[in-house]
Amino acid sequence: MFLPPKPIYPVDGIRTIEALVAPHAQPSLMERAGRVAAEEAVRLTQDRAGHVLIACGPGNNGGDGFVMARRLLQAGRNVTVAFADDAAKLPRDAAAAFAAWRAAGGETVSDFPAAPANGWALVVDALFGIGLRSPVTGRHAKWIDALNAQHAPRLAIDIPSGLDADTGRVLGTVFHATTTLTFLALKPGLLTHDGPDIAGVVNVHRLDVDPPNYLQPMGLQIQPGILRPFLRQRLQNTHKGCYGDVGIIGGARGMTGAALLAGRAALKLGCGRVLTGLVDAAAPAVDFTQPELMLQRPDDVIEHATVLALGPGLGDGEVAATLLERAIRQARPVILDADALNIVAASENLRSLVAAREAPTVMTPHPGEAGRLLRSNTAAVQSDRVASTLDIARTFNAVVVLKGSGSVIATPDGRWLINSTGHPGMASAGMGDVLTGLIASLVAQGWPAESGLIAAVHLHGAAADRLAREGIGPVGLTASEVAEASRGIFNAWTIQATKGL
Ligand SMILES: NC(=O)C1=CN([C@@H]2O[C@H](COP(=O)(O)OP(=O)(O)OC[C@H]3O[C@@H](n4cnc5c(N)ncnc54)[C@H](OP(=O)(O)O)[C@@H]3O)[C@@H](O)[C@H]2O)[C@@H](O)CC1
Ligand SMILES: Nc1ncnc2c1ncn2[C@@H]1O[C@H](COP(=O)(O)OP(=O)(O)O)[C@@H](O)[C@H]1O
Ligand SMILES: [K+]
Repeated sequence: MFLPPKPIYPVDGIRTIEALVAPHAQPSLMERAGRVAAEEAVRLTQDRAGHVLIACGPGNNGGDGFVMARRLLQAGRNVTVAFADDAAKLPRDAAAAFAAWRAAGGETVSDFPAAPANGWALVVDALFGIGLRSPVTGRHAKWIDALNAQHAPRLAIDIPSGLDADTGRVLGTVFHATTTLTFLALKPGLLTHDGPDIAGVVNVHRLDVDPPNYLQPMGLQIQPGILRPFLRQRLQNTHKGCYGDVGIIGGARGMTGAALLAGRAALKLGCGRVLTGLVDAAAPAVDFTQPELMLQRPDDVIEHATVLALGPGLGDGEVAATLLERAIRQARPVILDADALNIVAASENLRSLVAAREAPTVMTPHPGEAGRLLRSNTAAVQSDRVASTLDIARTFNAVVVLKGSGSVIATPDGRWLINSTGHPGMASAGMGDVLTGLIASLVAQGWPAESGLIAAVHLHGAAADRLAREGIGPVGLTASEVAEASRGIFNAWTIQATKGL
């Protein structure tokens, strides 16, 4: 249950590990990669013992394909290898793999082959791996299109050709995998931006190497094990004053719901009290659906709460900016979301005040807000989500989550993590407000800001995943339901952690 976080390496990290391991690797890493790829092909074609098509490219990814083909042939499977690059220019290991394939009686075809009468049992993309440098064009692009058009399971070797391993950006034409077998460790591009849509099921094979023995993980994929040390059963002899007061500042006219959602989510995750300061002077004085929320004047909330979360429905008026400045000047943990981020982004004064804070700051931008914080734009942020999140974290001396598919968390000292939970049913109004409430609640209960952020992001997605499994979503999932389900999962985790499960 409490799996440890998984290491992630961008391409330069994988290359470093490879350079340390390869000189002593016997059998070679390519032999290992091709063997496990063949085993994966057998697993994927169990019930369809037909022809396997492997498209091989000009580098070592192609070499993996040749080894895989030889292994399958030796196991008695029908294999067609399509290869139209220059065999004389293959890198050394790939050239050896090509020669071994030929020596085993294998042949290659240089035109994209027509499918057998009963179709391919599996098509395999061994065109480009982590060595892809620029958008795929020309004949390689045509082959990728042709592979995608086959009615067969599609296996990508190491990474789908056309997917940028570092960023999850599509470079030109991309292979749409149903399964990706990636080697040594996860790469960020498989986990964020377009990666999860392109890569299908991602299986990691470490090739009998333990990458962290050679290089500290450069990033981590969040798994529940990372939270375990912080999950503690409550002592009997406690009272609500032990669990902190969350203050929510937001809810301008027409957006009261955003602040109430954040407040309710904070309550459901166990903080002692939630003080909600609604900016709209005409806002209701009580939340009749959740009367536990204390609706107070925003100034009073700033005065009394132990942790302040600003932004849900805050609006961009003068009153909002004044409240924000006052809150930022408090020596207490502050969570900045939504409109609070936009106001900070646009004000030189507030930018400096946030960066100079000594108490913890958490920022929760979606890509649009991140673009404003970085004075760039959404597309630039998305083109490298890890780098963008690190940039915001450094600039504002804050722990930051860049939300969206494969949420990225970064710290000012340059560490980063990618979340593994959540689904596109969460792309609905109010989800971000609930996340803000969850973070604030954990921080109010004494979680360090970084761990509280990591836990809340993971929990938020895990709750949505559980609901989707139960048929509540993905389509039509509401933010309130996610807040409710987060409570259940958090309690289950706490019980399991304290029982040592
Ligand atoms: N790391 C490991 O530990 C292990 C790595 N292994 C495997 O090696 C793979 C990495 O191999 P790799 O470095 O040879 O790169 P790869 O992806 O085959 O592509 C390079 C070739 O593509 C070409 N090329 C590039 N872009 C292009 C474009 N847009 N359009 C056209 N051509 C383009 C490029 O040409 P160049 O830029 O050199 O002119 C070069 O010829 C890795 O993903 C994994 O599968 C395993 O064997 C074992 C363990
Ligand atoms: N495709 C997706 N995959 C995973 N999580 C998603 C996806 N789309 C949205 N989410 C999550 O839903 C939440 C949406 O937040 P946000 O964009 O601030 O919405 P709002 O402002 O409407 O509350 C974030 O936590 C985000 O990570
Ligand atoms: K590939």
